[in-house]
Amino acid sequence: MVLARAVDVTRRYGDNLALDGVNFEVEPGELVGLLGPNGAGKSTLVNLLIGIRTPTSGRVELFGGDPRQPQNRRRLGVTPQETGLPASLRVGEVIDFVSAHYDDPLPKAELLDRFGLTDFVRRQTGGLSGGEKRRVAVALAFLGRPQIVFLDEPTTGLDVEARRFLWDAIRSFSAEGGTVVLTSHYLEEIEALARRVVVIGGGRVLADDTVDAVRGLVAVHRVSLTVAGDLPELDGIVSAEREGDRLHLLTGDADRLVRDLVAYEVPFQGLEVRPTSLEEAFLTLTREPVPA
Ligand SMILES: Nc1ncnc2c1ncn2[C@@H]1O[C@H](COP(=O)(O)OP(=O)(O)OP(=O)(O)O)[C@@H](O)[C@H]1O
Repeated sequence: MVLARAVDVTRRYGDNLALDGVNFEVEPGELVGLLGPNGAGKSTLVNLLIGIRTPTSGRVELFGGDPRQPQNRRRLGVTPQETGLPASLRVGEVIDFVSAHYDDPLPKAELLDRFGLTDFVRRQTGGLSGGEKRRVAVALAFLGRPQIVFLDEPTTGLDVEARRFLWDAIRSFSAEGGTVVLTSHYLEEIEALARRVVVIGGGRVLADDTVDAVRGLVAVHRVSLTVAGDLPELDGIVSAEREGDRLHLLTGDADRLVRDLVAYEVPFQGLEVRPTSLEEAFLTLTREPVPA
């Protein structure tokens, strides 16, 4: 059974096409990372699947039905990108309040322990740091013993220790058979947690594969050199950009490109090789290979 599904989904905000023909499925027990740069459409896809927005066209399903229907939301846990906690309530009171919405919530002490929040139970949420609030918000997604959780950038604003603690809690949930969909800008975070990664860019699914396969796709280097004329035809260049006599080449195999430049006796100067940012790497996924 598919727990969450988007079929040919588009979503517009006015003239802005946030999602463009997206197909996506999550099966029970999967831990899927949605990876993409700012504005790619990750949150929009999550918001459609959890029923807080509706598609402009296409279809979304949660537990085989309409995500807006209460009966399809009972086994759903969510941490949206931004959460507001009632500032004057203590952490323990917020947990009690949220627990009251479920038939069989996790015991408070267990939730606090799992998420390392035991020391915060008597603290008013308004006095927590941004990272501490985030940890509480993520923990709340697990309170109703969900079958599937959607975590939109769960570790934004967390320090390294808190991030690792949260990763462990997410892994335990997954190891017990829970299903997780999380969004992130960081391949590192997805690598730490997910086996499957769906790369989203410009509202489209650019890749849906194992973490290893996607790491290969986005492992792109920028090779910059000063050269006056045109280059000979070289393999493996995914994009080329000229700035005066400076040429910037993106390639998946920088070593080979440099060897080829030497072999063809290209009279270059000022050679620089550096890893691209993830943003640049995503751009290359949307482009066809071009001649230099
Ligand atoms: N409520 C809205 N009104 C208008 N445009 C929106 C709205 N929500 C999202 N968008 C636009 O839709 C596109 C996709 O946004 P979305 O928030 O889904 O991306 P994202 O991948 O989650 O980005 P980020 O990583 O920055 O959170 C962006 O161009 C964004 O500006």
